[in-house]
Amino acid sequence: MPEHLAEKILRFHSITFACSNSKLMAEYHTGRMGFRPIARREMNKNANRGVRAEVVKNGNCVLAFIAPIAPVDNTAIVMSDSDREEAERIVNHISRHGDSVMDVAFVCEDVREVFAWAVNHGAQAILNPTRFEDNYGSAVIATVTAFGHVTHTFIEKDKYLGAYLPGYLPIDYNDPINKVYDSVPIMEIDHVVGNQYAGQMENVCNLQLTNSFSYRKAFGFHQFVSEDDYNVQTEFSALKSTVMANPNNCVKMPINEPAKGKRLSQIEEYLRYNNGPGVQHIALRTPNIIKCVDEMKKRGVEFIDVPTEYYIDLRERLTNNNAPRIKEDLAKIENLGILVDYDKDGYLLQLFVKHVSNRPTSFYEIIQREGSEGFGGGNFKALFEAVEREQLKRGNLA
Ligand SMILES: O=C(O)C(=O)Cc1ccc(O)cc1
Ligand SMILES: [Fe+2]
Repeated sequence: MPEHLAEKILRFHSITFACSNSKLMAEYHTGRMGFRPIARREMNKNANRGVRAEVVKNGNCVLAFIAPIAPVDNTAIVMSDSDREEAERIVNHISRHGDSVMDVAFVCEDVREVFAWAVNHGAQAILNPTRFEDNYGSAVIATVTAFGHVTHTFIEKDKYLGAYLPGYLPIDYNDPINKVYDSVPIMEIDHVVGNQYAGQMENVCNLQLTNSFSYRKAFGFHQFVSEDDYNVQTEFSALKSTVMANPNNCVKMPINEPAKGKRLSQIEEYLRYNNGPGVQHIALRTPNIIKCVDEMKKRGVEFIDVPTEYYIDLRERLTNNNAPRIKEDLAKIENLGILVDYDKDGYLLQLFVKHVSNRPTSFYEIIQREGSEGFGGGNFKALFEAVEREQLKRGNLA
């Protein structure tokens, strides 16, 4: 994609999960993670007979949960062909992958042009550019395939004043749980990671062949180099990763594939249980990770455990000449089990939530950036040992 067109892909808009019960998924994100319900699509007597969807928001981070309402093959249930098609797509996604990310949407300008380029360069059309309208205005929306059954939606909605998208009713209600607990500070989606089959990472990032999707060719993304030694650090992890980004670097999408290690790669485990490629993790950026993790823990979110030796190592690492001064209280960082990494530009603090769904597939990361634009390469050893302990408990570390 030429630069002038790629520049029309501006930032993350939202992430949509296909799930069997959108109400409960929204409640988990509200009650446990501190999101606020903002919009929903309900069955009504004229339209939207196939799905029900809930949308939640925290800061600028918007998540949508969409679920089939009824058995799509039951002809006694009256719905339009397009409602049935939409419901069928969700049913198929859930039956193949379980409750999981189906779409990552971007705010765009000139959706029609961006879409036309993408489908002429390896992406397949799921929804042709369409203008949708309701009482709050209109938006132009188009969807294309990316990897596995994950799609990307382009959204142009500068004229739209509703809470989410046309067809969704705003919710003027906050879950009472958010009055019991303090708010959880989240700013936006920092990055979204895709897991690929072995040998496919390069293709999904860069490939120039026709009939195949790649972020460079179809979307004009470039390789985002965060740390010189990103790849060297993956020797512990049995994974390879390349970070792709849009021209303004607001959209960052690391792409992983399994690498040969002594034992089953965590990416291989993901591919087995997700039944193919898909979104591995969603990183949520916070301005205050101590507050964010503390509040989430009070609300019952479970995070991956790091051993106490990590903090002995960390205190050692922080005495290096090139180590930045960490403004947060190290005792609090240790208490909450938060991970610290740094590079020449500054530092970052991060922590990983245990899998939310019943499969050992996707998870959330909480990240605070203080200068560093990296992804936590310095934490890989401790982190992947922790991940492997969980894999071992599941019997998936042969
Ligand atoms: O690359 C990234 O964005 C990371 O955050 C690194 C990472 C890779 C695999 C994990 O199980 C956890 C973290
Ligand atoms: Fe990450």
